[in-house]
Amino acid sequence: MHRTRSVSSIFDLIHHFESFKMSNYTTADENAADIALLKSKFAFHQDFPKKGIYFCDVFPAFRDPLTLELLITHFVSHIFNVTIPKLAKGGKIDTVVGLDARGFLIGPIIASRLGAAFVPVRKAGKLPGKCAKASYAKEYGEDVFEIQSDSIAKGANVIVVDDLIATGGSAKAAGELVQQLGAKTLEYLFIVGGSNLNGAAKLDAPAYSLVDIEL
Ligand SMILES: O=P(O)(O)OC[C@H]1O[C@H](OP(=O)(O)OP(=O)(O)O)[C@H](O)[C@@H]1O
Ligand SMILES: Nc1ncnc2[nH]cnc12
Repeated sequence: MHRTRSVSSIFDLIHHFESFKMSNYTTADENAADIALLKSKFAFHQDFPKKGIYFCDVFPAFRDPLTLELLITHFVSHIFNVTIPKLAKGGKIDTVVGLDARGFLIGPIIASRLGAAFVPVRKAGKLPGKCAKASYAKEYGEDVFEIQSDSIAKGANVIVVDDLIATGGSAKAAGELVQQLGAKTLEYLFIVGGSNLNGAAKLDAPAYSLVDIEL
């Protein structure tokens, strides 16, 4: 009984997501309203984690399941309507790379809806096995990222996702790791883009953010 119901709901879901390929999810007005709602859910903290940083906390948006669904739906709609049509006919996204740690909140959900793999980029020392490494500077510190060397096939089409781009140092390092593995980053996607910090200029592919905020 349960099995029948869950299979039919999976088919319904697939049908629902297939429809993204045919039409945009929202009109411009609906889109603006969704983005305003999303923005209203973020919390802002001056001087966290260091003096001079205006910290945008996206976690409150995850407390409301409808806001989370809206956020994921907008990403998936953008990917089906803008990212995938730029590929050669029949092209697809093979892998969604998410950045430690807040990129892990959205990466696996987006990957699941695209039928793609999810691969984490983690801070150094967290991943077992052979890893590629890249050091980087971000808005409030320096760090080293790693990716498992066998996690992405050469030539794979990749998108990189994270909660936020500020200076772009973290996303750039993730792109370097994708390159080291011989794969191609098609696009970088963020919930929040720091509109005053010009992080996207550092990247080797276009950046898309749902909400632009001065940080
Ligand atoms: O554009 P940048 O200046 O590089 O900054 C952006 C990065 O900073 C934050 O991560 P953080 O390293 O604080 O890790 P966390 O997700 O574990 O909190 C954020 O989640 C991005 O990954
Ligand atoms: N201002 C900021 N708010 C939240 N996360 C960040 N990561 C880097 N800069 C940030």
